[in-house]
Amino acid sequence: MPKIPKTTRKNDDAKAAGKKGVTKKTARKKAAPAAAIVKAAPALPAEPTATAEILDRLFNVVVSRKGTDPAVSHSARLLSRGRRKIAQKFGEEAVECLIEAVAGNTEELVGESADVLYHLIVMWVDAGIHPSDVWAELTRREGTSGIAEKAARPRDPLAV
Ligand SMILES: N=c1c2ncn([C@@H]3O[C@H](COP(=O)(O)OP(=O)(O)OP(=O)(O)O)[C@@H](O)[C@H]3O)c2ncn1[C@@H]1O[C@H](COP(=O)(O)O)[C@@H](O)[C@H]1O
Repeated sequence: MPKIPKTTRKNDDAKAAGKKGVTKKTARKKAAPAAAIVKAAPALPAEPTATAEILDRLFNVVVSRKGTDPAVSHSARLLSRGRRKIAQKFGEEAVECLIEAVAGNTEELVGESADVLYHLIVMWVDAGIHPSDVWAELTRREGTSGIAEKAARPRDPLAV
């Protein structure tokens, strides 16, 4: 095989990396933050035994509990206590969740996350929000980076 001069190899590497004067090595270095993000996100199991569809089912159950016996149903009890109490419970669960996150307690964080989602759903039922309203909002945002969204916001002319 003919020996390829080093400078040509470097340029080919740069071409492959899509940048002038950037070698594979430096391109890899520059790509590191994105690679780190991908690595940090835990992969979903190949065949998850439970999926987010539980949220729609849970919503329907909570709706069905509205006006039923508060002695039998926790959802009915919460809904009967009113918006302020529901919001307070949601806030408490959110704080418990963040405490576990900061402490690095993964297992506890899973449990607290479930509490947050349940209480969020109770809050939606009380507020007359359907989960599909929230799914639609998430879908509308899909693919727009938060950085880009923030940069596109109209600037407050009075801001210094
Ligand atoms: N996912 C949940 C869920 N998560 C948490 N909780 C309850 O939320 C309560 C939170 O406990 P707390 O002590 O913080 O609340 P609290 O007793 O109201 O406390 P106070 O502030 O009133 O003193 C506990 O009783 C938990 O069991 C839940 N209760 C119900 N569900 C789901 O909702 C469905 C319907 O439940 P019921 O409405 O109870 O039939 C169930 O089948 C579940 O799928």
